[in-house]
Amino acid sequence: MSSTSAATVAAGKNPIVLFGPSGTGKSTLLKRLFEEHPEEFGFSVSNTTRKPRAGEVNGKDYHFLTRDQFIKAIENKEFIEHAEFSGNMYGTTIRAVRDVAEAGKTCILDIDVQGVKSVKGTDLGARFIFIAPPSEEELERRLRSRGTDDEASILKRLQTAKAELEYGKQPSACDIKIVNDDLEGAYKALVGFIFGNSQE
Ligand SMILES: Nc1ncnc2c1ncn2[C@@H]1O[C@H](COP(=O)(O)OP(=O)(O)OP(=O)(O)O)[C@@H](O)[C@H]1O
Repeated sequence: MSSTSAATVAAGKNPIVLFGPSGTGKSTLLKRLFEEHPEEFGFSVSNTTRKPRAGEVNGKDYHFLTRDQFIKAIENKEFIEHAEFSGNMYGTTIRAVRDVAEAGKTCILDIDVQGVKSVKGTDLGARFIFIAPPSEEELERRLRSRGTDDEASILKRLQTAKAELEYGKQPSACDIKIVNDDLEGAYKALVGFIFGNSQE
């Protein structure tokens, strides 16, 4: 919950955490939020051990770290979440989230349940929004119709979804649960929560 001190993030810029099973529509909702409020919100810059690609700028596209630096940061508990993909490490630091607030924007985090638990252990003062599907059947339909995942990936996402839905049922899991049934209604609920609670 967001009862922890927010003294270390800029006033009124407490991070917003969106979580919920893959395919519930988090990216769809966030895309619209960023389009309609481009100055208001930002994503944190991730850390990675992968080599920069041509044109990528350190500190803008990613914070590029050596493997040793990355491991040291893990040991120092600097990460909200981190994972390894294809031999490279990726992660989000508490520092990177604070940077967004200090740049005058509200940081939006789209993370999994492990990340949610981790943010709850910080003093970022985040607010948590659980995006739920109307049903597991509809979730499966959306994952299939999205056309971005193979069968194995879809099954894995559906399996993970069960645990995420269980977690989301706990009253302390989030500040608001939004069922993304009708997209328009879900978006209105999202904006209502974000601005309704923060413009005091
Ligand atoms: N309310 C809705 N009604 C019907 N389809 C929707 C709705 N919201 C999103 N979708 C569709 O469902 C699919 C999954 O949405 P999206 O990719 O935004 O999910 P996600 O939660 O961001 O998933 P991931 O965690 O894997 O990134 C997309 O094809 C999207 O167009």
